[in-house]
Amino acid sequence: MHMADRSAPLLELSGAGIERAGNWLVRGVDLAVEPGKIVTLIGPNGSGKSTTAKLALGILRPTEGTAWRRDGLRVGYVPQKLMIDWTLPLTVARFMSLTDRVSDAQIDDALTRTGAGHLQAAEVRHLSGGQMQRVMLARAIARKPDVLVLDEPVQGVDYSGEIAIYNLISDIRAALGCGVLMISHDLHVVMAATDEVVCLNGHVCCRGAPGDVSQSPAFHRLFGHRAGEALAVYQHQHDHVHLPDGRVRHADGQITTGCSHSGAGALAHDHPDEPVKTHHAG
Ligand SMILES: Nc1ncnc2c1ncn2[C@@H]1O[C@H](COP(=O)(O)OP(=O)(O)OP(=O)(O)O)[C@@H](O)[C@H]1O
Repeated sequence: MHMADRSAPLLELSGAGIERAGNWLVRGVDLAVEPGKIVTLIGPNGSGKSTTAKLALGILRPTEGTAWRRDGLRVGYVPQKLMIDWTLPLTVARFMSLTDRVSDAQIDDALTRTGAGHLQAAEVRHLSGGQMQRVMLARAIARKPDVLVLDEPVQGVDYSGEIAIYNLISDIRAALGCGVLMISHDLHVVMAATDEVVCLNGHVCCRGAPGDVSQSPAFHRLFGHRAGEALAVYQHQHDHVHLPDGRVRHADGQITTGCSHSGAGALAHDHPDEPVKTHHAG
């Protein structure tokens, strides 16, 4: 990739909408994914997140507006559902090369990157939720994509596993320099791992940096007041830095021994090392 291309979008939707049988599934969607950036689509069930990702990928064609992709764009896609008969015996290594031609070295490298190197000979149907998501990620990055599209990358993963997967996505983005378009209805952890949030509800309800979206009345109307609390936790995690000696430096320069800024009344939260690392790596 040329240096001049570094910040040019990899893919872009402009005023994109899709109509089926007289209904608009989504409409008026603008978004761009640039190299090294993570854009996350959030929204309630049926709000058009998967449809928007499919428009961006070219799996669906917009009825109005445009969907543009850079010439020769290599895409790694982790769909929400895979049409595979999971009762059949299938090893992870074989699964990795089912639809794409990939070398053994590429399979090995991709699985190692996602922490699933030891699972090559394992049966796909015996994997845990977290292992499966790592294998799916490995499959998507095996051919070194320019852009990764991840539809619910933490399905079937418990809370601490989710943080690990989002950190992994952040690491992959840094290592490959790829752009990421991610779908999630998880308001908590995903916010720590994204540069831009696009909140859908059949149309773009609100958008911006996670902190800005948390202030948006449209966002609160859609998700209720608890959404703001979830995002407040996120914001709090990022208004301070953990110093090497264990102390914490806050946004105003004050240094304390813990995450709480001034003791009583400060927002309490679980130790945020994982999400903070994600953010600072970006
Ligand atoms: N091919 C299709 N034909 C008609 N309607 C569709 C089609 N695909 C999706 N829809 C409808 O479009 C709307 C948006 O669906 P979509 O899968 O994009 O939502 P989503 O935000 O990804 O939802 P979820 O969080 O449940 O995965 C839904 O009402 C869905 O029923």
